[in-house]
Amino acid sequence: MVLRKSYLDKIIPFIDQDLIKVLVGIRRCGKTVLLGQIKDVLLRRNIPAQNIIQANFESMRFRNTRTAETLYDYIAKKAEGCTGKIYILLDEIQEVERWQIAINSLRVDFDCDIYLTGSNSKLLSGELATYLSGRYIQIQVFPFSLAEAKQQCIENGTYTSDEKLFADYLKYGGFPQRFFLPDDHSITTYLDDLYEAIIVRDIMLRHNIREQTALRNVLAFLLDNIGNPFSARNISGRMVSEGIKTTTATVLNYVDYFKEAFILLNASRYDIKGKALLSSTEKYYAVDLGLRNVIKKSEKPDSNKLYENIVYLEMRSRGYEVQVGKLDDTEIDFICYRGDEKLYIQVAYLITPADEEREFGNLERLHDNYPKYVISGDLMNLSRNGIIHQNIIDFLLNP
Ligand SMILES: Nc1ncnc2c1ncn2[C@@H]1O[C@H](COP(=O)(O)OP(=O)(O)OP(=O)(O)O)[C@@H](O)[C@H]1O
Repeated sequence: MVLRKSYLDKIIPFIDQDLIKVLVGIRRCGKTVLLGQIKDVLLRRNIPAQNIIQANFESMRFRNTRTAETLYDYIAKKAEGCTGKIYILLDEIQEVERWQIAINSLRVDFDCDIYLTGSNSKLLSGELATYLSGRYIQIQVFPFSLAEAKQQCIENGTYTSDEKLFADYLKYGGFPQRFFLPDDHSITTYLDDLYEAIIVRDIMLRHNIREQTALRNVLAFLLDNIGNPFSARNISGRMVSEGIKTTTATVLNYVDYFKEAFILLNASRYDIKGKALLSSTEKYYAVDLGLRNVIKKSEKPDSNKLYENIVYLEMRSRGYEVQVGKLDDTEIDFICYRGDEKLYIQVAYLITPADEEREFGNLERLHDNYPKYVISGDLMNLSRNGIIHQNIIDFLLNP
């Protein structure tokens, strides 16, 4: 089992602080296992096991605990007889109606520290979220990074080389469970089933969508076009010309649903000279390349885009906020922010002499002292003028 150290490092400083810890992320990315790892940290601190109260609302065991009142009563009963602080760990909290009210009451009535997981990005928005506003920290969890995938493969005895690991990760992505499946066919079936579960349970049922052709086509289109500028109008026009009924407004709604279920992640574009966000021209990336590869339709080779997507994901899992930079009529692939840190990244599959000027030249036009990287599949080091050139595998495996 991979210890999700980078996430634990973010959570541990908040243990015993009066802030609810909320882990969000796509289904099956490992939130429950991470919650178990938090529990282990608590146990190592000699917290009595009976003071740790856990529930997973996806389980039938809790089918009668799906409202604010029943949740509150369940925890209150478990807390009877505990001395000292109680630790409440609740999985898939979105399954409980008006859970925000119960959580807020528990916070007020008990000496407690609360950890929640959910696979919906709107978990903490909407009217009921005001009960908790300012009282939580949210940590987004992603499928395994390449470094975590390597750890798992070493543990499983399947690791042979970084190059093979990377090729496999480009194809099948980082959902933890897939590293335990025996062959390509089982991995593809697993990812297909996961896709169906997200489309049907997290999107169609939640948003009461009956007609799924347009929904599936919009997602496939966006995943075929990761990292390209997005236009809902173009997509709806295209669908209509293919005989699929939809409208621009519907496409925009669907994109929101994909973001809500964490299949798609977005990067806003930032005008570096004008110092303004260009929020109407976002780009989209897939949360996992394995999932993307089973959904996409196009067979076009797209290594450039896959590399861009992987670097985007890596930076997001390292906790950076990521934007796409616009510099006059050229583009800086990513501007990444984390606290006071800022860095710029250009990504390329392979840098031909013709590309070199563009990849490095764009960064050379930025006259500030923040670190600047060009990341590509090349083995030769082309670093110049303070711009660091790094091989993509080295970059991903050496955080
Ligand atoms: N850190 C890890 N090391 C090894 N395997 C893991 C790890 N995290 C998750 N897994 C594997 O992936 C599977 C899915 O993980 P988990 O149930 O934690 O995901 P989840 O995000 O809670 O899913 P859901 O949202 O569907 O409840 C687990 O059953 C386990 O097999």
